[in-house]
Amino acid sequence: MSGLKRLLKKGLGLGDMAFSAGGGAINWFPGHMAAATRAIRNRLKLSDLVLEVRDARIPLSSANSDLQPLLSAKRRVVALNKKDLANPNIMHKWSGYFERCKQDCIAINAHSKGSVKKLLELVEFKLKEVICREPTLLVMVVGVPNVGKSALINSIHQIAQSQFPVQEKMKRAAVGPLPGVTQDISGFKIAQKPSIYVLDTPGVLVPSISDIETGLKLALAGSVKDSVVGEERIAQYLLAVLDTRGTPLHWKHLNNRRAEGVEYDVEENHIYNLKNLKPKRRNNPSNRCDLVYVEDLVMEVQWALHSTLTEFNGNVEDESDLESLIDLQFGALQKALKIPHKASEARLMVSKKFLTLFRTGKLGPFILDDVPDHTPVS
Ligand SMILES: Nc1nc2c(ncn2[C@@H]2O[C@H](COP(=O)(O)OP(=O)(O)OP(=O)(O)O)[C@@H](O)[C@H]2O)c(=O)[nH]1
Repeated sequence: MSGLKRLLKKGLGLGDMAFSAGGGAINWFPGHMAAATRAIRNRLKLSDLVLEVRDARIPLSSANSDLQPLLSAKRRVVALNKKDLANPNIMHKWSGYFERCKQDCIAINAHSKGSVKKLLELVEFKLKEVICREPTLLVMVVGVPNVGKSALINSIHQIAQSQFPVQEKMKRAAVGPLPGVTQDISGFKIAQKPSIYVLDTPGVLVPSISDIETGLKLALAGSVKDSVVGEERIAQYLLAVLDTRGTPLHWKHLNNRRAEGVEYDVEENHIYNLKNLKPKRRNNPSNRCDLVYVEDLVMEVQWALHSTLTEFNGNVEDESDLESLIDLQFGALQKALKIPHKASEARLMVSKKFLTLFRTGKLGPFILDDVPDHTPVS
């Protein structure tokens, strides 16, 4: 068993087992999700096609396993959203996997019209046989929280408005960075003759997430609320993943950048704002400077992880070695992120900023799930 798996088994080895009430399980299933799951099951019966949105960074972990039997029995298209944050080489392997499973699947970026248009072409193709029979068609969009269902629906709206003579003014779906934004099932007409309705649904998780690692991946991708797991633990998991994969060792460009003298002035004075990655500079509020600041910050963070891993004499496959490395890296990240030494809750601040960098793709594109060796027998 790898160091990472062993660490996961004992709750990332921090002793206090913060995941833990249910033996380490990570679960988030508030009342509205239970009600929404029932409603989704009922509406699914009426839908002509289900558009299952998953997070491209976790193509399997972002599947709602309880709904899978119902979803796979329907005409279904799987949309792997946020492909801009996913490693394109590995994405390619995932496309092959879904092809072998005979499951229609397309990687998309919900914010890109071109990408969403390709998805709509696939949906239309899949609906072809029903389009000539039925006057009204229902496409239901489902997925776990925060995978981008509402962002996708908004893009579909905009495309529909420009392509079809839609009479009614259509309402946009609410999009938000935190999971659980959508709490009702709402329908929008996107075409006439035949009338095609798209149903947006609330993001729903399963009442009991099968294993800790799936829960951590969902948390890292933002589908489980941070407070359910705790930012520190999510950041520790991310560090464990990066270290066991040796990712920081591939950030070779750092040596060149540093050789060019792109280094951050440690003494510079910033006012930190946790909600925003960028500190508010007292004297220079220009956008360009902020951009350069974020680039430099990313480089400092990458350098901190690169140098701690390169200089580390232990074995990342060994759980206590990995734990020590992660501890060292928290210290190095604190410096890189310029979080004052004595700041109470420094680790929490480090974790929040580090997670924001990952989630916004600043640390590079990533896919956390491994492509299974075998195709499941469906
Ligand atoms: N980088 C990137 N971000 C995206 C993409 N699609 C959505 N997002 C962002 O992901 C976050 C969640 O998007 P939503 O559309 O609210 O997600 P949802 O699935 O409707 O969320 P719930 O209401 O919790 O079910 C927002 O910050 C979006 O801007 C994408 O393709 N790429």
